Amino acid sequence: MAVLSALRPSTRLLQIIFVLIIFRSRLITLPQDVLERLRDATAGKRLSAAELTAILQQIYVKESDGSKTLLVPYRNRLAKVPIHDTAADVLASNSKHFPLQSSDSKRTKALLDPKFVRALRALLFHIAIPSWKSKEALIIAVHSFFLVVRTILSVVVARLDGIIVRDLVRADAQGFLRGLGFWFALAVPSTYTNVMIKHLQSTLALRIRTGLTRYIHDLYLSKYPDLRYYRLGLGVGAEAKTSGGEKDTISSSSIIEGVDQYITADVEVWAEGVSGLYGNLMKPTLDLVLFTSQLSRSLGLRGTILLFGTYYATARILKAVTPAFGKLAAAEAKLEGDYRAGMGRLGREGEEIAFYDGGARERDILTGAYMALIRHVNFVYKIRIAYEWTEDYVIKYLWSAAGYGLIAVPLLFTRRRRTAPGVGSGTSSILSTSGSRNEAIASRTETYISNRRLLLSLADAGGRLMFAYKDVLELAGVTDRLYTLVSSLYAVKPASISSIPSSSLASDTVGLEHVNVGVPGHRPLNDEFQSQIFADSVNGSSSDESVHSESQSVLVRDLSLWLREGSGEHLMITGSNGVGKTSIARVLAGLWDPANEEGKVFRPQSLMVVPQRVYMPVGTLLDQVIYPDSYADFLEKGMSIEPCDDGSGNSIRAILESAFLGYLPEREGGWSTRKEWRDVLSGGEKQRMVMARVFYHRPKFAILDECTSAVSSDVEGRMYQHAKSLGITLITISLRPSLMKYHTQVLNLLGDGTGRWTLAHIGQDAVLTPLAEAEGEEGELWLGFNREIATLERKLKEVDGWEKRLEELEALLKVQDL
Ligand SMILES: Nc1ncnc2c1ncn2[C@@H]1O[C@H](COP(=O)(O)OP(=O)(O)OP(=O)(O)O)[C@@H](O)[C@H]1O
Repeated sequence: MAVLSALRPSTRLLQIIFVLIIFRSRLITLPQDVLERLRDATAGKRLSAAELTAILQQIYVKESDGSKTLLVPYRNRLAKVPIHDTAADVLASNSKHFPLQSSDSKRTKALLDPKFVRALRALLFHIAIPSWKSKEALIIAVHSFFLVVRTILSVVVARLDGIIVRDLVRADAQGFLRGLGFWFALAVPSTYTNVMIKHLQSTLALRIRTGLTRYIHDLYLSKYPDLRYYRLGLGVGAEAKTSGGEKDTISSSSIIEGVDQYITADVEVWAEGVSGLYGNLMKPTLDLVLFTSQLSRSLGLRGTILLFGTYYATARILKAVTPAFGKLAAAEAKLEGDYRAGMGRLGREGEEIAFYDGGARERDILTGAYMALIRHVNFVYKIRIAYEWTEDYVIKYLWSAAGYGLIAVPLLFTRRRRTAPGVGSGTSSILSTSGSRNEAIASRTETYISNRRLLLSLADAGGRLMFAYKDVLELAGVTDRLYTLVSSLYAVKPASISSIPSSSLASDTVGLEHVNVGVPGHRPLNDEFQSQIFADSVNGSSSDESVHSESQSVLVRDLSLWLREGSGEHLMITGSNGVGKTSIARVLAGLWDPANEEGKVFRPQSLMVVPQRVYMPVGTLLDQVIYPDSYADFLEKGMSIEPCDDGSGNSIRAILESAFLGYLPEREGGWSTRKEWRDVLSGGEKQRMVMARVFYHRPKFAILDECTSAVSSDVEGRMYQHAKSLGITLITISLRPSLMKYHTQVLNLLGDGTGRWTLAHIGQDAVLTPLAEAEGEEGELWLGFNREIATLERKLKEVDGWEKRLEELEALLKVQDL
């Protein structure tokens, strides 16, 4: 009764909550047209098809404070999403929380593994929930409030349950009906609380996912000189120190393969896991504490000790049978990534595979990747049987048996105490005895029902806590993967930039000074190589030697060259396949560092590299020309798509015509057509398109890497002339002698394994490399075009002598005829 009276003051509150919930559901079921009008008023007008196309083209608008507002078409309306990039100083200051952790094959299943705790703390408190004032923190606070409310309501429900059954045993109809009324009233906040807990958990997961995804995007898709999305795959952070200060023998960046799996699937799994974990840990813990304290009141000391004994036994048994869920989850994520990457490759290279009719072979490869995944998942299912069987046995049966024992303690004690006073009285006392016996039975029933419900809830809480334990272990695996990704991204070193050495050189100069060009870092060549490195790290031995022998393969040695803007000099780099021509472009563009400490690279601000393999971005026809500019950048540059009436101004149409692609907009259905351009355009058209890109950006320097190999010679020549007329200094990588005439210097890579090269002005003798001079092998260096030029010049010099000899012979013949 005391509980019931304690419930009364809260009935007003319950009524208010009830009314609010009903009112809320009415709002949701408002007629559709009213809702549409409401939405029109709050979310703006519906978009026409033309407006929608324009928005898809525009993508975002630049704000005056440097931030961007993303334009997102949503249910035929325009939603504006402000985008603030993660501040550079936040990215920089967080780096200290993400030191590289050397991978540890002996990672245990221990819950409080300090590495896991450190990684979780770093990801959670420096990225996912950046401050206690953030929205995420607010959601957690409201979520916690509902969790506490739910636990309190469970206790109240347990008590009410007991009271209802007690009134039934007493045959107290009025009390029973009142209890039932409370039961229904309590159901409203209880169910609402449950729904809110789920909703807040999903909202938190989504926010954490968004926060983490955007942070990783900002870090990963970094501009020059960081270029982490590229340099991560090179193992450039190989020498980064671990938190302990020792050299990281396995470069974690070399292990990162399939980054897409990390950023898409792993981030989602982690966000769901973390947000669920809080509720899944806090709720049962709260339940355990509250229910235990409630129970211990009626159980007494002995009962409470028995209760804790049960908890201890459960923890010991389950710990003994728990497999290393974390490691298993991480392995599963990797296998998922492999399979996914295989599918992605098939989508990308479909045409090439079809030409080879390689479907069957690809099926074998993909089936192999899939079966590896399935075998692993099956293995996990199998080892789960023992764990789940034990868990079920312990939680359902051991705890229930312990529960019966615990309930018996107060009941048996109460019985003995309460039956004693009634013995040996008269009739009245017999009546009062039977009355008090009824009362005692009712009271015992109440205690039994309440305790039984509390114990059931306790078993449930225990079960959920065990599930949460398993979740923590699985989360540990994904946390490890994400931490590895973020710490590896932080470990990637930016490209080394040298400042221009002397005032006599303009800042717009491309230069290399004593640079050795070689493949940087080391990459896992195959599984054997990788496992060797892994084994070395576990044994504590250093795998530096294998790393070095790999990076010591220098392609070009001691290379020095300078090209000044506006000097009229253009350089052609030539040499046979695989000698390192593109590698020089990689060094000039800052993708690779020089392979030697002394090597210096001078990279101008305005440098554009057009790679050998054509890249066509997602987007409209216009996007193909202006890439990597966005539409907003294009507008900012004050350019137009069509030329002005008087023909003046810089138009995209004119640019396409200079690349001999003026017919494309009409053929493809306009500038805002979106297609898979990689497939739609022919090989030569794609190459002309990238030349149009160069004409649009007008860089001071352009490195053109075999990017016109599929274009006919006459068109190629005219495009080269046009590029030169725009004032672009060209560095061309090509094997086509016909391109020589557009250049003033030739760098010839000898490709004889020594890294030697020659640099010559066209029409002059080759400049010998210092290395060649030192070795005195001048005669052998007359190679390639320079050798041919020299031979022809020598032969030309002999022409006078031949003509003289011819005259002599003719004179002799005349004499003989006479
Ligand atoms: N990322 C990389 N990892 C490992 N080796 C690489 C990498 N990139 C290039 N190489 C190697 O470096 C060497 C030079 O490559 P590069 O692309 O510079 O050749 P190239 O002279 O441009 O050849 P081609 O005329 O065929 O384009 C090649 O042997 C190649 O295998």
